Amino acid sequence: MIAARNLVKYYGEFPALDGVSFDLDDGEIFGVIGHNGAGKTTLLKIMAGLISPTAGSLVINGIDVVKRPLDLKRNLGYLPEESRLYETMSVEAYLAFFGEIYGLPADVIRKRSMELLDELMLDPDGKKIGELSKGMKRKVAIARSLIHDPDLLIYDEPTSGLDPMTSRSVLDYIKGLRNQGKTVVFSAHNLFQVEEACDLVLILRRGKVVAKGSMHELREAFGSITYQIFFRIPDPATFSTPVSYIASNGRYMAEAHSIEDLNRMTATLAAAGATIERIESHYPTLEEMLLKIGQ
Ligand SMILES: Nc1ncnc2c1ncn2[C@@H]1O[C@H](COP(=O)(O)OP(=O)(O)OP(=O)(O)O)[C@@H](O)[C@H]1O
Repeated sequence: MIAARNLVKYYGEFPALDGVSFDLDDGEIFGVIGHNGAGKTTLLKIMAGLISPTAGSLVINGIDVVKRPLDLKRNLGYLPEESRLYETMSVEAYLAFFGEIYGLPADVIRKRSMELLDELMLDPDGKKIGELSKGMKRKVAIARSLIHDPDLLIYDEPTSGLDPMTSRSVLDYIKGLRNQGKTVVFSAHNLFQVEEACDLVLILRRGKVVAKGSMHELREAFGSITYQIFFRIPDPATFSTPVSYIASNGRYMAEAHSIEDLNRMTATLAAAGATIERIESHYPTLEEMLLKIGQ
């Protein structure tokens, strides 16, 4: 359980976070989105106990993160936006090194490393970290964040810069962590991934929360459903309606922005002799919402 209340962070005179509050239940995936400079990394670093807020409180699983950051870190895995790995180490030695930092016995480290490499479909084949591809390095950093089997994972843009296949496998892996009962907080610029994976989404703009909730709640708050009516009509000139329509292979599409509009337009179309082929609902995407909110 995470409870953030009025988190404020100033860098000098600049308020990077300005009164951020939210609650998050265990076992949920929480997406933090916003334009560049909105404050996502700052929030994640505070949640990981790496920087202190200027004001406000943050309690994670009963631990006051501001007062006891070390207690938090035992049960937390953090993936920075850009992780510097020890390039000359082998993957196994690197994971063992971090396992030792967490005080894990050698046999536990070995078993856990093998499990993680297997789950992440990572086969380093004895290579040094410096010789791995960017996607493999990201997976090594994810394995490192999980070596001590923490309940809370904080990932800053985990899929940034990865090719579509690797990005997909990392996202699927993150979604799978929820099934293991873990809580994941992640930021991303790929909004489709956030829509797909997250139970809750927080939208930041210039350090303030502009919206938070499930995708369903955000859609209700940020935009109406658009209905697209696909139809054929013998003589398009007989159909007059204030909406635009697009012709393609003798088919037309009209958009209605409410159920009343939809009913009125389908009635008008039927009266004009049109054959309605199908009606599709179009929900606003996170991308559309973010564009609406503006920079
Ligand atoms: N150490 C720092 N010193 C001064 N200003 C900072 C510092 N770190 C971040 N900022 C500023 O705080 C604001 C928020 O930065 P932050 O990195 O949290 O945003 P972000 O949403 O993660 O951005 P991006 O999507 O570009 O990674 C930005 O205006 C940034 O320039």
